[in-house]
Amino acid sequence: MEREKILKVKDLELVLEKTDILKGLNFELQAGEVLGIIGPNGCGKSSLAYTLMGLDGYKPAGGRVIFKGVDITDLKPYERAWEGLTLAWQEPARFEGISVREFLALGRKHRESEVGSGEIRRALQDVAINPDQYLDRSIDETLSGGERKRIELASILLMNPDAVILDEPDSGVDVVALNNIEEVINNFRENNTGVILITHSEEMLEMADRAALICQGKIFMENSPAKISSYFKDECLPCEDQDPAKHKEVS
Ligand SMILES: Nc1ncnc2c1ncn2[C@@H]1O[C@H](COP(=O)(O)OP(=O)(O)OP(=O)(O)O)[C@@H](O)[C@H]1O
Repeated sequence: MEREKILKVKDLELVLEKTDILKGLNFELQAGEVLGIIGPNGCGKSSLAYTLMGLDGYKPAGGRVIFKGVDITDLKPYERAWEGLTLAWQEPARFEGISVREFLALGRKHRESEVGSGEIRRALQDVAINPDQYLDRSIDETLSGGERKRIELASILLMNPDAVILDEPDSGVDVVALNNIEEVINNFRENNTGVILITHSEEMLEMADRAALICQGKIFMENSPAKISSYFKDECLPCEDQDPAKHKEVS
């Protein structure tokens, strides 16, 4: 049975500082599906994430974003979050003076007293964060980037969104934590959350169900993660001319 399409991106165009960044980009995402997006530095991956979330300065010059059948192209980021679309930033935020407990309570729409509950402890354990050691720590520079990233992932797990964009979830995270990211991705899949997994890493791409390669602001090719990985490594990384029109597709 075909799963529900939750996101449709149609002919998306973005211009920043008079430069075309996204040039008519198309893809779809189904509920519970993990779509890996890979591409060389500067090809527009983070810009795509920000445009999908509707961040300031990333209003598309053309195209539409349809989420759960609703046109969200003109919605504000918080309105998209209410609809169930969330972004995990490449650089995890600091919240001076806010404890992990308070931060998770915000996302969970729960009272702080409930943050010690089993579900919340489990979400922290899924990202290899010991609740007893971390719940009362502040989300500031005393936590490493990797720890902040894991706590952010736990908070998104608890929000139970319909779709999440993970922008390079492995950046700043040590090798051990890759297993935890895989566990988080599997949890999203089990909860029927669609995942857009933006990455540079072939190892991370393998966690996806399907993969897409961005070249010069367009989806150049969609295929299995294994095929996209090998094309990326063999053809894309060594390529000096990044004009997608000059490349041939693999079958
Ligand atoms: N605010 C901006 N104004 C002008 N150009 C920008 C802006 N933000 C990004 N760009 C340019 O847009 C292009 C795409 O950047 P983006 O960060 O989306 O790429 P990326 O694929 O995520 O790169 P990386 O893999 O290095 O993270 C780059 O050439 C970048 O220099």
